[in-house]
Amino acid sequence: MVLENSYEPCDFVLFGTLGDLSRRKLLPSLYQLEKANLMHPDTTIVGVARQDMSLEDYIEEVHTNLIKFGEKELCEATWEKMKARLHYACVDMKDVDSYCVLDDHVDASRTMVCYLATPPAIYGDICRGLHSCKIIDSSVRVVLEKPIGHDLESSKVINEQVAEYFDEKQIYRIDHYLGKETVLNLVSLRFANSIFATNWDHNCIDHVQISVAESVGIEGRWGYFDDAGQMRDMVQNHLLQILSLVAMEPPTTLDADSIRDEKLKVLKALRPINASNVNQTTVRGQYTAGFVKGQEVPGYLEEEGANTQSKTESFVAIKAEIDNWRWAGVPFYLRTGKRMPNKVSEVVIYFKRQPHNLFGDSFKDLPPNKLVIRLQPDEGVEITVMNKVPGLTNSGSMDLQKSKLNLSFSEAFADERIPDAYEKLLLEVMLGNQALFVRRDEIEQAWTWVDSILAAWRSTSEPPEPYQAGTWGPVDSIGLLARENRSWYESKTVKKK
Ligand SMILES: NC(=O)C1=CN([C@@H]2O[C@H](COP(=O)(O)OP(=O)(O)OC[C@H]3O[C@@H](n4cnc5c(N)ncnc54)[C@H](OP(=O)(O)O)[C@@H]3O)[C@@H](O)[C@H]2O)C=CC1
Ligand SMILES: O=C1O[C@H](COP(=O)(O)O)[C@@H](O)[C@H](O)[C@H]1O
Repeated sequence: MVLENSYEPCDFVLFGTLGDLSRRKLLPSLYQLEKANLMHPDTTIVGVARQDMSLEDYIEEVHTNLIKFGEKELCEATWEKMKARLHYACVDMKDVDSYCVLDDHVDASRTMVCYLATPPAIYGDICRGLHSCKIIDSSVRVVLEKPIGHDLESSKVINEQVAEYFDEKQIYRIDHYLGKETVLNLVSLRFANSIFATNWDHNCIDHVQISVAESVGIEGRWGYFDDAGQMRDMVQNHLLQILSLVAMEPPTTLDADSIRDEKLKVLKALRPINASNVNQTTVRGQYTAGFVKGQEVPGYLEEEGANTQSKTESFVAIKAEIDNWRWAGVPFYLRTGKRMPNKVSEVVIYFKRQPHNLFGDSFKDLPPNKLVIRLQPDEGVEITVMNKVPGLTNSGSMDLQKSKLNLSFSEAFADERIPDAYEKLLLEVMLGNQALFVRRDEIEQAWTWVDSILAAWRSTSEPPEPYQAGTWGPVDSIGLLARENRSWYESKTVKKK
């Protein structure tokens, strides 16, 4: 992506620095950026939490967590550099008076990045607190974690609270899928290769499948997840972002607004799903007890803290349609679920069949070409093609075989480490590039589409369809494609070397 701003030092202020996200993802990502010499030498990291703690104790806490969640053995030189950047400030984020302490840790003449790794319910309090201590000016950036709201209305409330103090140009809304190398590669694959640029529409493509399967369950997060469900947790953000990148028109440039304008147009063109078509276009499921990778796992209703009446979905499949010129008549099938057999995320583009079969009776059913974009794991790109089997025959016919052109990132880029999505996103925030962050209108448009489906589900009293943990979801999700003579792509996950 093109960098809009330059490499300059900043004060990186991490609100919620003792929380789960900070410990597991953000601090280890800052460490990796340090290790790669991508942190500006004068940048500082200011941890903020409500616990009264000395700087020494905070340093110890960060060190422990880096070992626990990052590298088992820290590089001493890297750690020494990172340690020297650390500050700690004790702030009760609901108390506007407690923010003044930040004055001792940040330099008003420099860029300040405020990363809100806290519950979204206190984003408004934090913005008010920063305002009250007169820290906010046009050089301050604010990073918001998901979920931004529970529906369109609540997302507008949060966005309004933040917009009272920050201009949209200062707001960085995280969707960590946009930081994944392979999701970024969708842009290069589409727009740096003429074979895909010219064949990417209803003339050549039959349908598209986007699957994000998870083998984990809800990981002790019943309180959050049961309120959200897979639709809000994964579809509203990650799957719709992937869909937008696959379906968008070429942006004029790679700057943030050119890309976001094009993604927004796709979201706006999504055909509404409501009570009149929800049964034909969606399937929702909830896992029951089963086995995942040989391990016995409980059903959703037996998870810790579960409410046994819950109708929350842990699986969603949707036939989405994009009502524009490029995609007329091309369904986009989306599928995501917890407790599926493997963690695997893929985009599969099914091209149209040949208009005429030259190869006679033995190849009555000439299969269509497929482009498989493996987002994770075993990141890569694969194209299935029909190929002549080498050799002579006395029948005059040609033997064909389905073959694969396979680009595996781990083989092609064996010397490159694939960075975690958060490393990329933290770097981009510090560089001041918004291209990989979600604009307010995108989030609100995504909620509009998702809210309509959720409302349609609520209007039926039916519970989600059960599926056994360790399977690919409810039987009806197979039916969603089978009734159109299609089937889900069968992932063959390859173990990473
Ligand atoms: N954890 C994850 O993997 C992911 C998290 N997110 C999002 O990231 C954000 C943070 O999540 P997570 O780290 O899991 O949550 P945690 O509850 O683990 O951490 C939140 C942090 O905010 C602090 N906090 C809450 N209220 C206040 C307050 N009034 N004053 C000072 N500190 C306060 C908590 O402090 P204390 O410890 O004192 O309570 C805690 O350190 C959420 O928006 C979440 O949805 C998004 C994707 C993944
Ligand atoms: O945002 C979320 O994403 C994770 C899946 O992310 P991944 O990078 O591991 O694919 C999901 O498990 C979680 O429920 C959700 O909140």
